[in-house]
Amino acid sequence: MFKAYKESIMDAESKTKVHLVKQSQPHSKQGSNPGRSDSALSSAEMDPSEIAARAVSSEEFIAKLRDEVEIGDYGASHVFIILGASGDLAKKKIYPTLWWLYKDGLLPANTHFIGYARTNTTMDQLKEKCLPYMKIQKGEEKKLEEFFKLNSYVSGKYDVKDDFIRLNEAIEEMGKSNRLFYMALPPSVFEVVTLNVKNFCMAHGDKWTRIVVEKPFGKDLDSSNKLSAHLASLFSEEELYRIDHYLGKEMVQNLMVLRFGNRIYGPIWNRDNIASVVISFKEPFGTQGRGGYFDEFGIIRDVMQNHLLQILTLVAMEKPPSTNAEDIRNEKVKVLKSIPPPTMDNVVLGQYVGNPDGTGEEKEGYLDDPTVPKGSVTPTFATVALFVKNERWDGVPFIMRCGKALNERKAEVRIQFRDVAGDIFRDGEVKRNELVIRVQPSEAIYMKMMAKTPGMSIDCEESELDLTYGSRYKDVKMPDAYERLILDVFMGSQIHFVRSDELSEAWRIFTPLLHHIEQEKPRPIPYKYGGRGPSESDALLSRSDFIYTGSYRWKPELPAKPSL
Ligand SMILES: NC(=O)C1=CN([C@@H]2O[C@H](COP(=O)(O)OP(=O)(O)OC[C@H]3O[C@@H](n4cnc5c(N)ncnc54)[C@H](OP(=O)(O)O)[C@@H]3O)[C@@H](O)[C@H]2O)C=CC1
Ligand SMILES: O=C1O[C@H](COP(=O)(O)O)[C@@H](O)[C@H](O)[C@H]1O
Repeated sequence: MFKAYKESIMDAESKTKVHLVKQSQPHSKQGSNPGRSDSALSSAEMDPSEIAARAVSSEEFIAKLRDEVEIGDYGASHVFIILGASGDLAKKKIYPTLWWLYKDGLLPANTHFIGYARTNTTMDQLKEKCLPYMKIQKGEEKKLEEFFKLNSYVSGKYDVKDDFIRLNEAIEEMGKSNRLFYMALPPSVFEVVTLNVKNFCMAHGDKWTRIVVEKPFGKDLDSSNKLSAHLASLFSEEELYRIDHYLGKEMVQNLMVLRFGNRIYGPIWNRDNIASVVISFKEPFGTQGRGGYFDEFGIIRDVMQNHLLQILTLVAMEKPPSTNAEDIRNEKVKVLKSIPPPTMDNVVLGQYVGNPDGTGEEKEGYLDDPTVPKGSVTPTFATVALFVKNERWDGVPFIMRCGKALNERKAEVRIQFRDVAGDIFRDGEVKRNELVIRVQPSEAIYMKMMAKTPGMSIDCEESELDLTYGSRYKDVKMPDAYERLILDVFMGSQIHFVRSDELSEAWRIFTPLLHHIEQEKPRPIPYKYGGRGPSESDALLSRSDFIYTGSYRWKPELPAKPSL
């Protein structure tokens, strides 16, 4: 993936002429550093030890880039426009991310930020709302002031032409610039806003415009295709960046390296060796007063149709011819095309209820949230087994599980291998190998395997090969997913963004199930707040050739985790 990063930057160089230099570095003319220039990016010329050193962390890699590499057009300025600047996403994610990128010197020099929303507010008021999420450290006050000096705010309606003309004037005040529009907006205004951006706010001449779109991308296949057709009528696919923030997570990006950078996995990554794959997302809190919003979508649209399915495609896809964005996305689309919609016998739906023994919020069930419509049957938990009907995967269940108000925060992939053939050990002693990729919290990759019990014994026992990031990569700060993705937008790399045909395939898979839920209103199985979800989900897992023995101990001195 680091090669991909390099390629994306090279792509960016040829396509977009963004440059990465310290904000404080004075502008100089392109090519003023002939000894280094672009060749710093060529992997062919890179010393292997340097590549290894770069593999320590993408943050470090980017820091090196920032220090060593000068790309493209030194004069280009950029304006980042946050549409929906007064909202939750802007306050909690977008402004903080821009600040982190800014303070680390990762943004192109001469970047300005303009917030746009209906609220009649000031930049100072907006700043106050964002500060609690910006993780300001001691000594950064001056830099923070500098950052906010680059920010301004325009108040305007989403459907008023003159307001967008004013927004355009504000952008033009910053000089001739590349423009990045971040749509931190509810879907109800997507269409009108993008139309106004297209009509009144596009960059001119050699400057580019990029539009970053946040989910929900529609509610089903038809609405998503309609939105895609609308966006395609206004912008080219190269101008559109559909964010799935899971694609910005370290371990999700690592799947490509793990699979295609290791000789050992290639030959066993198939139906002959893999029994089942489980992709899980768990959150230990409920809707927290946002039930009104959640109820319209449900957990399948919220997490499964996008984040978990994206992970599935990265686990299942064939090796792309290169790490170029289009090559990767072509392979992802091929996998999606091979997946039929799930049948109801492969689906378990749940909804959390209050736990009378719990404390505080745990006592409240989903239906106790006053913003949730009475008697709602919207699932807050779902397990769905999908099948990839191709030569590699035919018959292997890919089970996706996700839920709110569960016992822990966790996102992980479990690849469970088939039983050893012709087992010579004591009956039941040998357990299946399992490769676990823990996305969060505390990134880790571990392979559960059998080993001889140390000492005189000739028994075998479950053990592991363990790559725990916290111990292997001490002191490495993992960048936030949004940091990586927003930087990618500046650099013009679409590797970690969803292409319109991927999106359409994802909706094709889930729309029949979603429509069935809406029309037939199957009652979700109640599960207790703070538990593991309905036991029917475990039953689906075991029907799907995922064997849970409960015998594995990571650190033998630790007691087994109680299964609620
Ligand atoms: N590097 C590291 O940090 C490492 C940490 N560990 C830790 O060791 C502990 C145990 O390892 P783990 O891989 O989870 O191994 P286990 O095989 O013990 O557990 C796997 C998971 O299975 C799920 N489970 C529980 N009951 C059932 C059931 N009846 N049917 C199906 N699934 C069930 C649970 O997750 P769920 O509730 O989500 O279903 C459980 O966490 C974990 O806490 C892990 O994080 C292990 C190795 C390395
Ligand atoms: O997209 C979403 O993701 C979050 C979980 O994101 P994470 O990075 O904290 O794992 C989830 O809470 C939210 O409901 C969903 O819309």
